[in-house]
Amino acid sequence: MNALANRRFLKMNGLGNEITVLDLRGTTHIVSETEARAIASQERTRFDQLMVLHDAKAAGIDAYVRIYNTDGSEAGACGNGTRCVAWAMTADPGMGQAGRDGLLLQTKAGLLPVARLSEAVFTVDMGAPRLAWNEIPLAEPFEDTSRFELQIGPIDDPILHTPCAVSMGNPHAVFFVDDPYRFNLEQIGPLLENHPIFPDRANIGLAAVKAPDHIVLRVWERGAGITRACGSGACAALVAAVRRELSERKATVSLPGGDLVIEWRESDGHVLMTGPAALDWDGVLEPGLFAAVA
Ligand SMILES: N[C@H](CCC[C@H](N)C(=O)O)C(=O)O
Repeated sequence: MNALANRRFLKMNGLGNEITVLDLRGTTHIVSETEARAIASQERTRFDQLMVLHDAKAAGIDAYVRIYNTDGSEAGACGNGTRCVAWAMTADPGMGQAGRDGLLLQTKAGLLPVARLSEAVFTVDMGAPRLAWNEIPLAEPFEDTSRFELQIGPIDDPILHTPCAVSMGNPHAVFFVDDPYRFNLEQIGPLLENHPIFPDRANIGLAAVKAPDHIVLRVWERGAGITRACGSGACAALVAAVRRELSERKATVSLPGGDLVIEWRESDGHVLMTGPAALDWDGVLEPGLFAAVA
């Protein structure tokens, strides 16, 4: 029997970004790409991102979290998913940290201190943005990634040739446009996600700066497609807007699913993301899910 059969899952969302949470602490099982895709394929357990909790290696860290996209690929960061994990750990008695106001989580991208502001609102310190071309990464050296050019054959809109590249532990290309909703993101998203300039692919943001403290954003996510919200994408858009001198260091980012407050803190260069998390339902993984998985 697959190690995941009959394990409990929480189906959650962060501003409509669909998140499934699995707690594998106390086990040694690592979810495979095919297992992640099998879980994504079922209506009850479907996700934009799957957040899997593992035992952390060092004391003081509450969990190490692996992050999977719908296509089974792993990601280094997931802002909305991190808030959902924090909700699960502090609100769910079975998860062991019930009632705690603060947590320290870790992903591939690094340590993520989380503060609980209320039962369902959290601030995540997403760390400092990575801005060097080889940290994002990009396939060739660009002095200033806030002003680099893309050559994209089938796309003739010049605005879509000059993104700002930022990593929050996962690669983002942010395009500043007049109206994010006038673009056919279903069509251009995959072209840009898979552009050869992004050796690890990229999350694609279309951002409009409406005021120095207000950004409207839509995201085509690497490995997941268009989502209702993208926390790391909101962080990347704020950092890109500050670098382009389009916004203040703290702004509301309005996504299709709702608003996040993002601050690129002056004192330490860390990006803070504040927003809600919600539980939709919970259940157990049907053994039949993994029948076709080795
Ligand atoms: N929805 C997530 C982003 C997941 C990023 C993932 N698509 C990737 O980097 O591959 C968020 O709230 O930050």
